[in-house]
Amino acid sequence: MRFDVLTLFPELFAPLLTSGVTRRAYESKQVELVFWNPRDFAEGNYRRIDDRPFGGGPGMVMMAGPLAACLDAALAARGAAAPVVLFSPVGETLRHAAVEGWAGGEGAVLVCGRYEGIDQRFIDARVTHQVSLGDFVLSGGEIAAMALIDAVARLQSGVLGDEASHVQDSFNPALDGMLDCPHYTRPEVWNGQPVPAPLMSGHHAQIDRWRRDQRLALTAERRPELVDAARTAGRLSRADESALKKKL
Ligand SMILES: C[S@@+](CC[C@H](N)C(=O)[O-])C[C@H]1O[C@@H](n2cnc3c(N)ncnc32)[C@H](O)[C@@H]1O
Repeated sequence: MRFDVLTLFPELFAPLLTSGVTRRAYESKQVELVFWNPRDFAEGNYRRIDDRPFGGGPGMVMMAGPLAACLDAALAARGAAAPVVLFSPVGETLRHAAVEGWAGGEGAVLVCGRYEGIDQRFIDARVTHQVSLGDFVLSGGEIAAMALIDAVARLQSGVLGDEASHVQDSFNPALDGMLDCPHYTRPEVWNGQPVPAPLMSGHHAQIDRWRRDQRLALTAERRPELVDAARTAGRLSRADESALKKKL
């Protein structure tokens, strides 16, 4: 899959290409990244990409023209139509289901805003999806784009060292969308706290049940709506329900 990233700061993405899981996805070409700088498509000696907002007010607004020319070049290079994603607080908050959708697709053009935002006429004419990272304001869309690329990269086959590991992560439908259980490693006692006994039992069924119960209890406490969704979808067994009753 290929992501074309429109950004005034392509250098911010360097660590993604050189470190960890995203590096593996990039080097194996499972996730191809191509960067486009709207400034390269701006006119005049100053290559201006922003201007003052009509109506007054603080800050600057990214101009539609350079962004549209930049997007045209990115789409022409892809040779096919693609979703155009703008990162914005206006968008739908990014969740696992959407990440799975992007992970199974051909990629997209990702547009990173800066300053006060982007001229609305560009958004209306060219953007197909708006994605938010959450109810807070970033200085630019780059961190949101990196979050999407990272989350998509780790779902690609073979990118994680252990193929099955993402299936055990929080929100994965394979574990009914629950939060992950707590994890422990050596030493067996740290700071006076032992590792929970079931994990030391060597009995796989007991370990699996303990982990499932922990997931259920944690999710019921922190994200009860996820437990409700699993129940509505008929994903909770009798053992699950009795574990939930005991913990609540
Ligand atoms: C300083 S912000 C603009 C904020 C805008 N004036 C507002 O109040 O919603 C600059 C850019 O950062 C990106 N951005 C900011 N917060 C974001 C969020 N929560 N999720 C995704 N992108 C965000 C957007 O691309 C935005 O155009």
